[in-house]
Amino acid sequence: MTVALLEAGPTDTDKDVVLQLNRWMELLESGYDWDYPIEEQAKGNSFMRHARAKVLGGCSSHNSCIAFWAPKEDMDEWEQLGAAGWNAESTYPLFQRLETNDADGDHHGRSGPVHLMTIPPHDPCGVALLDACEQAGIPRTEFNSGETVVKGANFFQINRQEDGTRASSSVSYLHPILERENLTVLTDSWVRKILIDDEKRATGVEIVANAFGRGETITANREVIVSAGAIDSPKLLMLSGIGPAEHLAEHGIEAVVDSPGVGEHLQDHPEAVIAWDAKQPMITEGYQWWEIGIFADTREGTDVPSDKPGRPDLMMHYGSVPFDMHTLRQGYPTSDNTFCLTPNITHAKSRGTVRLRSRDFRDKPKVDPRYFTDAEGHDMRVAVEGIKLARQIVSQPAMADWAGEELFPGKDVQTDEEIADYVSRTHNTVYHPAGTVRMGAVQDEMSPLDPELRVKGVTGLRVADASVMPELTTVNPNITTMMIGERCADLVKASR
Ligand SMILES: Cc1cc2nc3c(=O)[nH]c(=O)nc-3n(C[C@H](O)[C@H](O)[C@H](O)COP(=O)(O)OP(=O)(O)OC[C@H]3O[C@@H](n4cnc5c(N)ncnc54)[C@H](O)[C@@H]3O)c2cc1C
Repeated sequence: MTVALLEAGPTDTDKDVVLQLNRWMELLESGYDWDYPIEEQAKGNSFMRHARAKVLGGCSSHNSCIAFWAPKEDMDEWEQLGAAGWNAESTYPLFQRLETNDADGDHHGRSGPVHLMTIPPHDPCGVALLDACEQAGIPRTEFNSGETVVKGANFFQINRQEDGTRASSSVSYLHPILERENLTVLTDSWVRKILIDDEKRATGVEIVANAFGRGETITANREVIVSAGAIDSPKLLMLSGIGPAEHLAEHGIEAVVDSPGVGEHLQDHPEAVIAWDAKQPMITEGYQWWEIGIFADTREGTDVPSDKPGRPDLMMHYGSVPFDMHTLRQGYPTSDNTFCLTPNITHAKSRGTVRLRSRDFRDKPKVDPRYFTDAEGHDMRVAVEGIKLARQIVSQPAMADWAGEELFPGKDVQTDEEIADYVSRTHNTVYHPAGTVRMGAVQDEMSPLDPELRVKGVTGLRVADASVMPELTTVNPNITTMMIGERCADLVKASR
């Protein structure tokens, strides 16, 4: 079998800013970022942008490499939602297969391509924060132990090699095999259309790989696999005639397959931010600056029912660097020596869309996450509780030597309404869009893919990336996305 891998961006092999994990924040809104604006939000922050990497390895080449196995409950839920065969029992061996992990535990992989390491407790403010979590009733806990953490905190595991190189999908899977004779990697090759013949079989793609915009055809003998991510995969399918027929018609595109679920179900982890001036100097050397996670369930002790049993509804990242990208313009004070907590909603109920702006492949699609629009108000309730819990943690004695003035939202923002107003104007995203080309039961017309990742209504075409998730994972999704890649490889091999 021969494989051609097409990537719109450049190679990562010679780029220190991409390869060195602790430089990841330099890549936001850089030339390596597709940098998608979002549509005007009724209840959220319309200034927000969705970073999406345009470089070999995709977002795994510019993310912060926080590495989580998905909770077993998430995987079992995928199967319940119609993705037969994607339960925990069948997917956990794939998580094991993909990793070489430095943590204890028989379940961990020791010889997989992706290196996972545990961040040591090197940051004194972070250590004080974990002590404060304990004082607030949130114990230090082990991540990726095989047990889902509903209430607990610690330094993260990250996918990083010992020398500081990110263990991206490119570094882990591609770099070791670039010389293989049956692999051709074509970078700077932007796919503008999937070619589908009269028998509805995907026969290849049209790419633009030059400055003068002339297209070329790459033919696929066996199949085409789309891994353009949760924003660009639905876009490419729609440009190729696979999507909601009415929407395609608006742009003069003839529907090859009327698939109403393409570009639907956009899910994300929206995150709020709360920051303090630090009383002591913060670290100047970091692994990736966002090194601690805190999980909690805001329904604990209440009668609010959970539809995600066994999983937390709130997660926070701790950042040891200034994070004022949405607060400064709103007039909040800032500081160069600061730390923050970013409560995110692990199972946000708001659902958005990805739609074409035009039939021109160069136009950025319309990304409308519809943040905080769920009818129950679940998403904002969790965000508000998150800000309150962050305050409770940082007010513990263990943080007394670190926590100075609260910079934002600040002491004047106290009631739930005031916090909600602040969150809606200043929230960001953890950059985890997913679900826009979801897999599901064969008869479910809102799931464009069957459980073998095949696009329904066409032969020879699969999708394998975060867009296929029936439901976004509780945790950061990159390792789960790699697991989807592992599974896809098995499915392709089995279909030979
Ligand atoms: C800033 C940031 C930080 C993050 N931090 C973390 C983290 O710490 N931990 C974690 O678990 N997750 C993190 N994530 C999320 C994680 O990186 C993504 O969920 C994951 O990379 C998604 O992979 P994907 O294959 O779906 O798509 P992507 O990673 O987006 O890859 C898509 C690739 O396809 C290419 N492409 C798109 N369209 C075309 C086209 N038409 N032709 C050719 N090529 C095309 C793109 O250039 C890109 O290389 C972060 C994401 C971002 C943006």
